[in-house]
Amino acid sequence: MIRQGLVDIQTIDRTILVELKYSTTDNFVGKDVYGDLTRAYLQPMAAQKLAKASKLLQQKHPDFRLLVYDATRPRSVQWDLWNTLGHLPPNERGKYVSNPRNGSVHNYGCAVDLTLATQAGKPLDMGTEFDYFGELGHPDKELQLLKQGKLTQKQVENRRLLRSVMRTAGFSSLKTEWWHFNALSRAEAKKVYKIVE
Ligand SMILES: C[C@@H](N)C(=O)N[C@H](C)C(=O)O
Ligand SMILES: [Zn+2]
Repeated sequence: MIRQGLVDIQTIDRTILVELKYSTTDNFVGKDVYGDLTRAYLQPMAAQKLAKASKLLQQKHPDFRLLVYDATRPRSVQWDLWNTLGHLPPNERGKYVSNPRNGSVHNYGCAVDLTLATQAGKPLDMGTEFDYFGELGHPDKELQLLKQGKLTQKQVENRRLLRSVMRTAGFSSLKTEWWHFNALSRAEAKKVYKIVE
């Protein structure tokens, strides 16, 4: 990773918490698919944006922290994730895991999966776990889910706070995953960076 110019985000901002879910068995694959990869790397531009989001968060809520679940993800692992959702219809599968043939923004080191947590590392309630692949995890369905009583006001507020600091710092969000943010679009990332294979 370092040879490709990526940086360990905790060397840029030591207050950012990291728990790489794919480096544990607590993920939707049910296996550690990261092996030796135990730290969160990003392109320097994306790491700077993340540090900005972390600062904005702590200005608003000194006791809260960003808790990173995933950052740069090699394309070889993208295949593991893609193959695990092989039972889903193609359009559903592509909503939740990018097709490795095209590459995910994570494979370029320009995307991050994260939540908000207390200083002690306890995640705030976002209404679903990380990698919940269904409508309850969709930001574009939040108002409807709130009206239906499927999400609480607090859960929606926590998601909004996460989106607010990430967007102000220069990230864009997805309609289908509250935890995923892009520092660049895939087309932009492809012009500038090489995929981490
Ligand atoms: C698998 C999930 N954590 C994720 O990052 N999905 C996006 C869409 C991706 O694979 O690029
Ligand atoms: Zn993601």
